Amino acid sequence: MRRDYIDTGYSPKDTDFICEFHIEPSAGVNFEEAATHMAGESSIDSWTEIATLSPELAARLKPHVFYVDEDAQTVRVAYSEELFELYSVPQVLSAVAGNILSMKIVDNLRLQDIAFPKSMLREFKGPGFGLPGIRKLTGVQDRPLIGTIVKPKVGLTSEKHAEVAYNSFAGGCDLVKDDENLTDQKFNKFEKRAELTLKLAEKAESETGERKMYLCNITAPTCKEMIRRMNILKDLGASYAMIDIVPVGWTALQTLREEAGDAGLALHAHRCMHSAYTRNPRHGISMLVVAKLCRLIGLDQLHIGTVVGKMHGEKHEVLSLRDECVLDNVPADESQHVLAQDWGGLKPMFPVASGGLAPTMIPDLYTIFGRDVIMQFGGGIHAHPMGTAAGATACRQALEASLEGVSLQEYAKNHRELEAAINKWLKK
Ligand SMILES: O=C(O)[C@H](O)COP(=O)(O)O
Ligand SMILES: [Mg+2]
Repeated sequence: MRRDYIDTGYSPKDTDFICEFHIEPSAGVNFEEAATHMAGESSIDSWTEIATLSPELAARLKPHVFYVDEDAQTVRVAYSEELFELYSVPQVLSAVAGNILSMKIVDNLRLQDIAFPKSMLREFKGPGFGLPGIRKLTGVQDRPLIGTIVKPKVGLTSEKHAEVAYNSFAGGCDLVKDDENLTDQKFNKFEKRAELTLKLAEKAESETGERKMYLCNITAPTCKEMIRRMNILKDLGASYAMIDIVPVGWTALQTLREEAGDAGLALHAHRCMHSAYTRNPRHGISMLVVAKLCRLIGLDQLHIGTVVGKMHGEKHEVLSLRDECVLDNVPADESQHVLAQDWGGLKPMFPVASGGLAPTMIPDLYTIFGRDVIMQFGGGIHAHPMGTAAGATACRQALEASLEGVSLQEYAKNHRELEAAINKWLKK
């Protein structure tokens, strides 16, 4: 073996990057040997002893595997901040989640968490609006926000899309967003959809006296085009842009965050495709790392799972994500592979629960998430037996019932939209 990076006597410095990894060595490979190779490959070293790496350089920049728990298949590595370009999420990931995930020496390897040092936090602005800013923008201070995704996912014309959005707003939605695969298709062009939907959002605002937000998806083939679409939204008076964060990539997100700051737009992060590398609990990158990078870069709200809906994600995992979105100081939680993180004043993100939710799940969602959550219903609104507006109204009624601590059945006695929702989704 080359240099040994196991150093359990090392006390990490405040300036170090700390990463926790799950490691499963391949057959015949010793755990510490796998950890050493992984630590070297993610920082300064190669597969064999290299003559160009002087002892002085190695001493200055070597990684320290300071925590080893072979039974739990866990190691923690401290990396010198000198190894990183501090304002570059892509560079950091190329190191600590790069080649190492492909090495034959491990059968499985997963980056569970990264604790960022203050020097990196200082390089980033974090969310421009964040949770408090979104509350101010929407004028809703004391309850979860209710949103919808226009359905069908794709296929509606721009006119029909705007009409469905209007009915959702009129029925009680605070937010209406595009679906992740709706961008600029022939039947529903971005600019026309944005213009018509924002116009009807304004109409719904004057009719209901509530703020109504349209989250138009700017996901596009190039950063240039996404910035163009962002500027269209700004010129149309929008407050938000929505992005499919994993398909567009980290460089795009850092670029868009800079542009959104100039445009004064809040950013909604849809995490579609994250499971390609987050779902396998033994390999890849955790969703926790994805969420932390989003907060660092400065997205304002992020899909984190629902617990009770259609997407995978156990309650404890989803709540760890929620805490990482909202807390100023996240405590370490060994059982969930969460490292302590002081966010250094970066604003909290608004957590979003979306995917397979019905109005009848609102009491459970409220119990799980509390007030600081955006609850989104696609099918749960547009499949309501009395139509989209009634679906949105049923959501607001179910939320009112939850806030008042009244059962849905009791509340439904005087609220027919909720009654219809119960008949569809609770009674078989
Ligand atoms: O984008 C989303 O979050 C999903 O499309 C939600 O849609 P659903 O509520 O119909 O599952
Ligand atoms: Mg969707």
